Amino acid sequence: MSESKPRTLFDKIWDAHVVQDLGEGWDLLHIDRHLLHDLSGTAGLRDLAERGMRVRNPELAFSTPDHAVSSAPGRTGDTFAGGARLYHGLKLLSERSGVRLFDLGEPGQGIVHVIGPELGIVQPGMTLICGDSHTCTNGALGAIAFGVGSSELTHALASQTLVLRRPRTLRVVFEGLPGPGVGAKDLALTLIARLGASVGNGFAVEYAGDAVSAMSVEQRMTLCNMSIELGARIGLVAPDQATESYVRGRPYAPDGEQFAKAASWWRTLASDAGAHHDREERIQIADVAPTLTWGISPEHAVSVDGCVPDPAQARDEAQQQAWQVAIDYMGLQAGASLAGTRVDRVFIGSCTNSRLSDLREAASLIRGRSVASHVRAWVVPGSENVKRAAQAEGLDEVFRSAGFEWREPGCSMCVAANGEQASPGERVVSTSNRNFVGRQGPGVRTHLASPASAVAAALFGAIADPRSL
Ligand SMILES: CC(C)[C@H](C(=O)O)[C@@H](O)C(=O)O
Ligand code: SF4
Repeated sequence: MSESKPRTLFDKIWDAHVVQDLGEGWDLLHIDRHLLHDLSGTAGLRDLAERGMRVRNPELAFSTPDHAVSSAPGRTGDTFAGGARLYHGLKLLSERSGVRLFDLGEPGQGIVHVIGPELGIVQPGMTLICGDSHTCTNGALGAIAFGVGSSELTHALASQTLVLRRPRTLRVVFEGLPGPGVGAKDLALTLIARLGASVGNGFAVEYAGDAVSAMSVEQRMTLCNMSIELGARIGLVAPDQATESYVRGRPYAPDGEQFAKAASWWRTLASDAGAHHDREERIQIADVAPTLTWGISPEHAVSVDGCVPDPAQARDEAQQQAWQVAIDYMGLQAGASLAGTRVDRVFIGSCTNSRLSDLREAASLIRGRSVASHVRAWVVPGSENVKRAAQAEGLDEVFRSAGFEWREPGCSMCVAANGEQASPGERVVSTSNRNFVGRQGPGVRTHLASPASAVAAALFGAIADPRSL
């Protein structure tokens, strides 16, 4: 028997899911799991029902309200009136289709990309979709997970398959280890700043290198979450011992012999030595500092001790204009140092940074200090389980006594689809992933940051180096 060609992690998972080769780079792919949320999920289920079709494999789909529900303490599905129809629609349609819904107040509810890994719904080697661009978060488990548009969503619900063009592969190797106070969010922002927000277009990104191996699975989620901000629909990390330990014992994970069987397959998934990636980028990270965005794209990121760029130093006219527009929108001065910029609000939450490890890290930096008096700071846990675990450790008390508001799980201020937004002109330091114009409300200025940098901003009342806490 001849030796088989070395394959990448991505290729191995993809090949294992091809139902039919459709030619010219197109495949019919089996989809293992489907997650549904109150915006796109409700729409997809409704679309299917209106066409008189059924969810083909309801036991492989899971739904939860996250985007359009209030995060106010004591909330119900009706607290945010604008989302009530979506909430009730998701409940009703899930029930009618036999799809398990994780309802408000129930363990399992939360931001859809937080609950997939948390419940063991996503596992290494799987394909998973959701009508949401940050589905790439789940790739941290060593899965092919990606966001789909509405017609793909309906197609997958009806057939458990999708017609897809195989993307090219990009391997990003982080070289070296990050310094103290530098986390996965800082690495993700640095990567996007160095390579640009569109370098990943058409690629599935595999993250590798010592820094990635050393990361916890939750940190890998933060990294994979930002793949779409690099332009890539898919980001993934090879499953390893840490992944196995993470998955073991979760509600939807296999157990006993089934687990052992699954894990022995997972161990074969890492890219083979000599496997070909269409592109490779090596990123030196030893000198990376805590990093925040200054502008209106995730690629507008700079280290906390850096400055707002000067458009006069842009590489070309397009960049010069883009920088000027960003500086004007953000109400900043070219060349000014980022640290010391006064902030109005702080948001710790979103599918990027709202898991237990994020909240633990944030709480550990408070050490009895208080939120600056002019700042309104929120902590929105990523899921009901995260909330309960954090409360059991007393983290909610640490936040509350420092002056943070402790809220109910959901997307909240990340996209303001539930009406939770800042006021025009306000400056927010946010642990989310998008700083687009108007993302957190009309005229609102967003600085993306790690949980540590968000705490620093809350306590100092201005952008500050979390290493000085
Ligand atoms: C609303 C949803 C479809 C959207 C997405 O696809 O990402 C949202 O989650 C976001 O982060 O902008
Ligand atoms: S937390 Fe933000 S980025 Fe994540 S799914 Fe919700 S709206 Fe999208």
